[in-house]
Amino acid sequence: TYYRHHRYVPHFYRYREHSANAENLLPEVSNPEPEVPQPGVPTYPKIPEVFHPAPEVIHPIPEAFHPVPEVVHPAPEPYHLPEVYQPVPEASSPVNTSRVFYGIMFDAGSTGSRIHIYKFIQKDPVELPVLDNEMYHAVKPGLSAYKDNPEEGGNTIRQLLKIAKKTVPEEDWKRTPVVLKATAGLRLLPEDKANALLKEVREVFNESPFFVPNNSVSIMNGAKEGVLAWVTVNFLTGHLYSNTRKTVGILDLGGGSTQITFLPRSKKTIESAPPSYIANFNLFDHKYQLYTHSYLGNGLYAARLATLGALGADGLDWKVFTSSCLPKKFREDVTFGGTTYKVSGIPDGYAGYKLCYYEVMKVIKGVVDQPYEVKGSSVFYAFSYYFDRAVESGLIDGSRGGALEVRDFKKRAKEVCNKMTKYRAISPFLCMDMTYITCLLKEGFGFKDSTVLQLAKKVNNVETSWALGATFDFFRNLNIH
Ligand SMILES: O=c1ccn([C@@H]2O[C@H](COP(=O)(O)OP(=O)(O)O)[C@@H](O)[C@H]2O)c(=O)[nH]1
Repeated sequence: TYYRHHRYVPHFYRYREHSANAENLLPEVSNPEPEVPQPGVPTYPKIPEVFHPAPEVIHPIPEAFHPVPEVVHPAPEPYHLPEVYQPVPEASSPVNTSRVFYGIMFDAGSTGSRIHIYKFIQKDPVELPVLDNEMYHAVKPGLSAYKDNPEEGGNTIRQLLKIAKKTVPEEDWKRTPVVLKATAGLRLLPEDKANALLKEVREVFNESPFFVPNNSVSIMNGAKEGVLAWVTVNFLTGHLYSNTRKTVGILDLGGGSTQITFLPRSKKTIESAPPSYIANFNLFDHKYQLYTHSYLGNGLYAARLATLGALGADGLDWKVFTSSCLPKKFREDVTFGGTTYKVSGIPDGYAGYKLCYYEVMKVIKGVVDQPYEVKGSSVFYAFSYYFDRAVESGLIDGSRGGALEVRDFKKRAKEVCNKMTKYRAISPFLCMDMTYITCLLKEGFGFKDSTVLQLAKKVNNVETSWALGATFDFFRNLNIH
């Protein structure tokens, strides 16, 4: 349990054409349903559509090669920012006329629920708001674990809201929107169970002192999840204001689903992709067309169960699911999405990388699309369980992140699987997880051994998650379609 205060970086410049709004500190919220204002709905400084293209100095990828160490509260000394970034004055400074506003975004994931409290500063009416910092806190397990006891699930959200009350000053509660989006965990549940959990969360929100917009509690679709994580990472790495149109792709490996999203350079990628894998949206005066897909059931925890042949095999409490990816003498109950399964290694059989690779292949081959362009030279940021497993297996340092080649995952997977006893103390699933990641990257998406991935949990001290993109989408409808 830990709180993190992430101090962040600045840099929206307001377009002069917007100066007609100069007196209007709190223009109307643009999303959801901007045309029908809700009674009692607070208004916010707009995150304007148009940003000056960033000067060349931002580019390329400031974060990628100079990772900022993860710092736990209190906030770190400000690190040296590229020249173009303006430091934001402290909100409490006596000379400061800044207006501060907040956005609260809940990520109800399959393996945990998380709160992101973003603080924005509207320095003065003619400049754009700046993202000042993020407060992040996570609890386990996720909402779906409470499928038979929604009230208790609602309690986990109530606990997280207490942090919001401590973080957001009381005078701002009423105009601070609170939004929850659920991902794979709830997508995988029967509809009635998922709805009961959402209903419970709505009640918790309604009894809170925050602003509850229409439709503030929902299950997000997979395409949005991918696009919004792409927006977050490209925003934080400075690629959204650069006029080079150079961007980075993202690889997100959750517990229940996995997302790949990138901006194709070649028309062939768009033409050869399944039509539903292409998403359009508008941001900061640009129209973007992305390749994105969320594979439900291919998140790390769902894939473990699928590899074992257990996913969806409900109510089989007598059956033991076995795999050559697990240590031979391992036997345990595992719970995912509120269902418990008995799993074990193969006591008198074989275990190891090769057999394991064949097993996990079944979960990937014929399921995962290989985009035309992925063998090219785009930069991909990989986070969530890609990051966690890279740290756990000793490939990268947890506070710094770093660059890895796909072949590094493969090499470490072989090592872990062929010396299971050595790695068992870290996690009996490490062989299965590392092999799955290797197989997903190579056989699934079709990355080359030499493809370089940037592993990051945070960029510029803000979590790499769809949550920041979703907050932008709330304040200014990105019209993702
Ligand atoms: O702001 C965030 C959100 C998520 N995560 C990590 O990302 C993974 C997300 O898994 P989740 O349960 O959300 O999966 P999903 O339900 O989306 O498949 C877990 O390792 C989380 O610890 C994180 O590090 N920061």
